[in-house]
Amino acid sequence: MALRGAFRTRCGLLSLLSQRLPHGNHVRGCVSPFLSTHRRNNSTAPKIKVDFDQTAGVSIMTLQNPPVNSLSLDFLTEFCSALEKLEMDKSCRGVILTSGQPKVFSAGLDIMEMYGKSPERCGEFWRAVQEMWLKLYSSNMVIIAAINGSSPAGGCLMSMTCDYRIMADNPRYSIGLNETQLGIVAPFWFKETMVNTVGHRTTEIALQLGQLYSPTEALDIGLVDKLVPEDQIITTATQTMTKWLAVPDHARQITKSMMRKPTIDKLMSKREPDIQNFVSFITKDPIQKSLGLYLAMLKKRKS
Ligand SMILES: CCCCCCCCC/C=C/C(=O)SCCNC(=O)CCNC(=O)[C@H](O)C(C)(C)COP(=O)(O)OP(=O)(O)OC[C@H]1O[C@@H](n2cnc3c(N)ncnc32)[C@H](O)[C@@H]1OP(=O)(O)O
Repeated sequence: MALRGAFRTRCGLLSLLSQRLPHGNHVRGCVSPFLSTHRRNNSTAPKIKVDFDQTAGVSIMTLQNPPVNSLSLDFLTEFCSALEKLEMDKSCRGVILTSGQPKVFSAGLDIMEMYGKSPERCGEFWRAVQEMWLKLYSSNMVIIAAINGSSPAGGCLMSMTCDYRIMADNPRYSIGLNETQLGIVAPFWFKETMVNTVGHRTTEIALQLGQLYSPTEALDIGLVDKLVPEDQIITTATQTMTKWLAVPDHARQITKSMMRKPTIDKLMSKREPDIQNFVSFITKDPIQKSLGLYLAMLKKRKS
């Protein structure tokens, strides 16, 4: 069904998966040419910048949620809305994801969204995390991650949903699913995204240890596909995109869907239990304590 959908429309798989966004957002109309979107949320500065090159059919989405592009509920809502608009715009065939913050691609899920929050709020947050993953992982567009900084946990997940990952060759940066180091557990769809990227055994080691990899190590295990000097990351991403867009869309989209559909279907069929599981896990006292200690460690490390 998804495969036929991909033939019918560039948004085939997405529409198959699309659900209501948090706060009642729905699919909207197509974006205008030469889009430069600066969406506002709760009167704060825009968290996503979208620059659309209509000639190339490629948008650059720049994450700009200072200081570390953590994935808060507001950020996720804005991100999903921006991505959905691009998905609906037939003239946009590719997206390059990058960070506008120095040294960090994304610090992953905003820990403050999981610490000391009500079960209702935690549930709303987790639904938004699921939505981001579903939209990225099932996108019919080519998505390339230009990872210009560290990318732990949810930042790594976001990168792994992309079709190709280019990372800045800076040994101070790291990437990986480090959840166990926070005393929390990467859920099955994080795990399966990593298995689909680097294989079962590497994932088993990486997840148990909560391993963060340097760019060179990440290249070695196939967690990223290419390393380049940081100042060449966007040029390289753009050149890579040209190569990917030379393949007929329908053939590439059906192939992508074949590879990813089992994992996507699994989350789709378990969304509500997955939310309940997250809420009951994250609100437990020992887990809250672990998160509190981790937050304190982050602050102490700074001083
Ligand atoms: C069974 C299964 C059921 C389900 C079980 C549950 C599953 C949950 C899955 C969770 C997935 C995740 O993504 S959990 C998130 C994991 N993320 C991390 O571990 C990243 C932690 N952060 C870092 O390592 C670093 O900050 C890093 C990103 C490298 C940048 O280092 P820098 O030196 O540049 O910056 P710092 O000085 O450390 O950080 C700047 C400020 O940002 C804050 N900050 C940093 N990361 C933050 C974050 N993720 N959320 C909030 N705030 C963060 C710091 O505390 C500082 O706050 P101030 O001091 O106030 O300025």
